[in-house]
Amino acid sequence: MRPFDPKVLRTLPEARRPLATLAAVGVAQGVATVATAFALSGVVVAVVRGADLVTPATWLAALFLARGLLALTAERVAASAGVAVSSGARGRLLRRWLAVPADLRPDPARALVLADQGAASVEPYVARYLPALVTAAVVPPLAVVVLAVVDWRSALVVVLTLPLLPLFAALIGATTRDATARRWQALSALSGHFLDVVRGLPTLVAYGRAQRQTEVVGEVSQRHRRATMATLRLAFLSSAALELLATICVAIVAVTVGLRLSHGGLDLGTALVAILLAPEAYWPVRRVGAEFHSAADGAEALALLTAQLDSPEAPTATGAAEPTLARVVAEGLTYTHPGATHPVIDGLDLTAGVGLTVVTGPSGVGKSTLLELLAGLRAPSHGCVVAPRTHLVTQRPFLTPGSVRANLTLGTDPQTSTEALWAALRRVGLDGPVAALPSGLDSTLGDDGRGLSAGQRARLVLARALLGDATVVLLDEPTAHLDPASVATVHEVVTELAERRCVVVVTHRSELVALADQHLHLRPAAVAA
Ligand SMILES: Nc1ncnc2c1ncn2[C@@H]1O[C@H](COP(=O)(O)OP(=O)(O)OP(=O)(O)O)[C@@H](O)[C@H]1O
Repeated sequence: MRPFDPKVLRTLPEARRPLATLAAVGVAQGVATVATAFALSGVVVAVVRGADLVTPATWLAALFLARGLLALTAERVAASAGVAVSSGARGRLLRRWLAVPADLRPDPARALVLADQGAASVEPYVARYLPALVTAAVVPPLAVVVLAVVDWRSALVVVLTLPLLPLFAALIGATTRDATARRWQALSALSGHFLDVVRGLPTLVAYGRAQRQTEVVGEVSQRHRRATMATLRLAFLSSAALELLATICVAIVAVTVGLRLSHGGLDLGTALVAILLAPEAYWPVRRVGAEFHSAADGAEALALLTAQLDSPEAPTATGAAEPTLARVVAEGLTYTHPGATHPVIDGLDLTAGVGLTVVTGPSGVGKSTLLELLAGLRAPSHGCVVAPRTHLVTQRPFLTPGSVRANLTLGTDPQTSTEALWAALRRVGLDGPVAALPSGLDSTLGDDGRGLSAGQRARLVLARALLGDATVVLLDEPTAHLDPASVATVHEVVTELAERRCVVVVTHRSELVALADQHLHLRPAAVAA
């Protein structure tokens, strides 16, 4: 990541206006800083010479007040910009991932790190580092120009020594960048591992392997801690190095000015202005170095976010049909999973209209993949799919932590009437279990539908499909966890749905195959209807 990448303004449009404001405030701060040096030297000279103190003291007080107000404005603008930018980046990332096929999304662990810590760590980058960068671009040049007018010898010392600071900062920054990249890798590994362990916890406990995982999570956490501490150590050391360098540079100016003052080569007012202005040329650069370290995570995250948001759109071969058309067409559909050598689906032709189409085939043949292709979640490698907006119910249906009502209306009108919700629940035989919950429709379900059995979850998402208005409904093994009575109910619901909509169901049930208008049997690597 460069000190400032203009791509940031394209990726994070929320940053444009605050940065323009901060640039304007930065210029005003620069002018006020230079003016303060003159006012302060005026006060000192007045005191030494016993001259009128009121005018320079009034100027000094007014300038301090102005600088305080400007600093307050800068802080407020930067803080609100930080929040706006990080939440904007998070929203844009999520929208982007929802818009692209599943193949182009990062794996869940990486996505979680990026959308959570990644977007949050952009905040210090925008709120602290970028304002420091703006000040560094304005104040030092202004201070040097004024110094050149007032005392060209001091200006010469500053011009010769000032480039040392960015040079050192860049050298240290290169090392920090590598350390930060290592830290992000450690964080992604930790998140991924943690996610896998939590998902597999019931199995691990059942096999008595949970203790070993505690050790593994401990090891990965220690790796992350070491990488974080290394970055922090580097940040503290580099801040100290820059501080020392800047102090030496200011001391050089002060000593030369002092010598010339004692030899009478310089008057007191000019000497004071030179001594007061010299640090102003160095400190903004020093602050950029320090802030860069605290914002290094944000810079790294920003590079990753920009890569995600800037990646080209999928060369999708999925066309959108008229939204009310209950028909899905696949022509020459071929799909190879990323990293796989052979296509899982090869040259499939399918036309499904209003009615029931069942898809059967041995496990692992590509039935779920086919539904994901029809739903537009995956982009075909060859061939095309033309479908309107579809409603896909996967084998692991998505349930949010929230009320039964919220889960039923997910993706449809949240104002759907209570009567309609109960009717849908009754249709899938779930009205009794939901009525038995403490608050009925408003009872809260835990993460992933906790509080309901696997079969009840499957029926809940079927009720959601009934309530939805998608004309094409894709169901992946809707009866996988059900008892015979519930299977019969679900089969009735599916056939009823198929009277008005295009329903494509992956199933192993011969009863449902017997009810189908069309039957597609998939065979490994080759497809035959
Ligand atoms: N993300 C993935 N990356 C690589 N290969 C995958 C991926 N997802 C699935 N596969 C492979 O693609 C093949 C088809 O998987 P799919 O889930 O579509 O099969 P299926 O017919 O629905 O199986 P089942 O009846 O067991 O649910 C399998 O061999 C599987 O290993």
